[in-house]
Amino acid sequence: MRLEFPETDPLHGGLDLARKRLEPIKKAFPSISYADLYVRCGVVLFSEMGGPKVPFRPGRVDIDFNNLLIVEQTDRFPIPDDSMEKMHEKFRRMGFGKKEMVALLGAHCLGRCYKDRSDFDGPWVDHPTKFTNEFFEELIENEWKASIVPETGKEQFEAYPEGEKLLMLPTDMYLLKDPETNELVEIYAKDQQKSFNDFVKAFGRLLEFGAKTVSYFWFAYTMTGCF
Ligand code: HEM
Repeated sequence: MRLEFPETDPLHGGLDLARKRLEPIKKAFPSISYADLYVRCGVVLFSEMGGPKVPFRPGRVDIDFNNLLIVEQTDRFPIPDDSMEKMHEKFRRMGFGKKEMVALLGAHCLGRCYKDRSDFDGPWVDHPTKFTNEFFEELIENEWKASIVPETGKEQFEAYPEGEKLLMLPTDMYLLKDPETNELVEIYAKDQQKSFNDFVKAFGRLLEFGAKTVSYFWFAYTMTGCF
């Protein structure tokens, strides 16, 4: 996330905007690592947008650029044209089962796809600046029509419940095809609190991948309650 290279994937083209916005904060507080800064801002963003409060623990250490070993990371991130099995496999590789995968994809209630980045164009929900369970509601309530993105030949799914176009990626639609994930979508669509609780558990784990130590700050926080 910190480097322009190897993070050149167009699907993540929007990251650069966020990186640039956070640079003044890093300059003002140089002792916080980039990894902690990005994660902290992510969890603050979700709760400021009405979503659940995801616990944050500091202690992530940035890689030293001078000793950076560039590892080929092809085919590790899920992409919209992955098959259903491949998408499941990529989440499994991160230690996530179907439940965590569905809960995490609920984050597609925020933001949108941008034509100049991912070739897809549009939001998943009507209110994409609020963290809600609307992604699950839209998924089951609408009649999604498959269409092809003309420039790329990629498949996408469209619906116009209130006149404006909403969009689902093929990977989002798979959640309806598998009986286990379909059941979870129905549960989350009816119960926002449950979708938030499961999101917090899965996202909290995601945020701590690769963090090797529980930091001194976390210890101080739990002992004193102030941080
Ligand atoms: C199968 C897994 C996933 C696929 C294939 C996928 C794909 C995508 C794509 C294609 C975009 C549009 C990017 C753009 O045009 O700039 C996007 C945006 C987004 N994704 Fe995902 N995603 C996945 C999982 C997740 C997860 C696990 C989260 C968070 C927990 C997430 C959160 C978001 C958010 C918040 C946006 C909106 C970004 C913005 O408005 O700039 N996605 N995703």
